[in-house]
Amino acid sequence: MTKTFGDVRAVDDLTFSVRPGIVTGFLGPNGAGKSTTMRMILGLDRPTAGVALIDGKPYHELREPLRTVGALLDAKWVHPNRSAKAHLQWMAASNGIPGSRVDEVLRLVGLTDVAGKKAGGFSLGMAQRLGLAGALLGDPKVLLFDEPVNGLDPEGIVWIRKFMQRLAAEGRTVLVSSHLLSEMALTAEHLVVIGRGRLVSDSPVQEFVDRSSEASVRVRSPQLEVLRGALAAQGLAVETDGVGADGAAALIVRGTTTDAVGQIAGGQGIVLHELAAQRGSLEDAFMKMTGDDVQYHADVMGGAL
Ligand SMILES: Nc1ncnc2c1ncn2[C@@H]1O[C@H](COP(=O)(O)OP(=O)(O)OP(=O)(O)O)[C@@H](O)[C@H]1O
Repeated sequence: MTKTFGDVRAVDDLTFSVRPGIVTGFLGPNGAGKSTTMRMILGLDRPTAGVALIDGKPYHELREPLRTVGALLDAKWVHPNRSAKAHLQWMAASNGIPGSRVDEVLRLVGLTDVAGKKAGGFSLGMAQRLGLAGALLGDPKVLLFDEPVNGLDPEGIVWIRKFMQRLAAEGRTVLVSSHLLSEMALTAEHLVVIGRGRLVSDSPVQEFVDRSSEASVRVRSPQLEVLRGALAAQGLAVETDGVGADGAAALIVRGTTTDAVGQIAGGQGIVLHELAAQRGSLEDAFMKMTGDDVQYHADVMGGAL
């Protein structure tokens, strides 16, 4: 799909598919086009070019959309004076879903005790749960969540993460967007990464990290300079790392394995005090892959302040 707003190419020739049974993370910096993509999948925005299919059909051709696809785009989308239960009853009634399902979804998301309370007074975490309940009303096979953990406390984040994984384990198709890389690494099995509306990567989480973050080895030795010379003699790139807890410096050796470093040290009779494989984080990988994205750098700065 492609979507332009005036001069802005919010989504640019983006193609990917989302499989059932796993959580697929939809990752990209702020403004990358995640929400626009999700809105197009749900028929809320019309693509400038291309099409999104759910189970082989565009959204508007689904006979009972809520029974096929559930979505949580904006948790605050409730009437503030309506109770949680009334809100869901209204949704159910307008979609031909039996009222009995309302109590079921309230129980699923743990809101039974506050079902009669006004949704306007809900905390963000409770509002998210109510949004999830709405998405689950039609017991759909496909679920879309846009930044569901934004603003939640750690407990709420863990709860949402587990909930999504459970939905996927039930065989559903779960697509969840986020700009939080660390969170996606814990939640998703597969990652679709976009930057400036374009596809950057479409692969299992681990593969994404492996491919884009360089492996290195951290090694400490009381004979650090001898070791440095032995490694350099083998053509390895060696850097000095910061001073460790015991006051000793360490070496970082790039593009090699602990086996190779151990072998070289052993061959020269060099004593080692530490030999550890290091792998870049998902954060590093993402920075690298969307490195040209100015909007992303702005986001990182914002997050750090
Ligand atoms: N209705 C609109 N009119 C004009 N520009 C828009 C509109 N909706 C989105 N955009 C622009 O399209 C780009 C993609 O926005 P989108 O909200 O899809 O990104 P996102 O990845 O979901 O980011 P965020 O996490 O910040 O919401 C942005 O440059 C945004 O300003």
